[in-house]
Amino acid sequence: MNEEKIEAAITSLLEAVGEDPNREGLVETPKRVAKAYAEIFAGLNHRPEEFTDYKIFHVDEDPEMILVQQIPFYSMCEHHLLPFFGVANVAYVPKDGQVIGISKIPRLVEFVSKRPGMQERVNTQIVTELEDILHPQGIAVSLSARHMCMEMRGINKDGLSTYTSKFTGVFKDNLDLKNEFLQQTRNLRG
Ligand SMILES: Nc1nc2c(ncn2[C@@H]2O[C@H](COP(=O)(O)OP(=O)(O)OP(=O)(O)O)[C@@H](O)[C@H]2O)c(=O)[nH]1
Ligand SMILES: [Zn+2]
Repeated sequence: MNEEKIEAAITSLLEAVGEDPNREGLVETPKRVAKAYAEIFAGLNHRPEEFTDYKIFHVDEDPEMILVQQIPFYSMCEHHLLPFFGVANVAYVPKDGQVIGISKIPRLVEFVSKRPGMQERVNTQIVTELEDILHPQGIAVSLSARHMCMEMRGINKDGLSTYTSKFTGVFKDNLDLKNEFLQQTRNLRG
């Protein structure tokens, strides 16, 4: 990420909106914003191998479903560069007892959400990345999020919650399994 370029852009932005970038409170702002954007868009700087190289473990128990619930995420909508944020529920059914370390699931959510995007794409990319890493029997991912572009501007509706979901493999074919996922995450949805 080119932090110098971000700083110059923020200085121009402040001038363009009618602010004085040299006034005391704003002198350090371009630097701060550049640092903040480096974090907010950190997913753009990750090497894809970091995620496809996740260690795969083998368990004899062959569990039916592994579900990590209510993973908080923060992203920026690519249309307005305003935050959307909420929680993700990520489940998979392993094939041949093959699992990944559970901490890698929130890491994956973070990797996918920390770039300019859309909620639907964050949802789909969690599914496709997990598919590439693990080739499980099925994946279920749901996200509930608030979009600041609908709350602090535009339609100006406070507290709207947008829900998206995607199911693959056994979660599509086996309604009991899909219902177990939905029931388990129901009370947690925003
Ligand atoms: N499907 C989807 N739409 C999004 C997401 N984030 C923002 N949007 C929408 O993207 C659309 C962009 O529409 P435009 O008409 O080009 O932009 P706009 O004039 O600022 O739209 P308004 O927000 O309706 O004022 C808006 O309807 C946003 O609500 C997202 O994650 N998913
Ligand atoms: Zn938006």
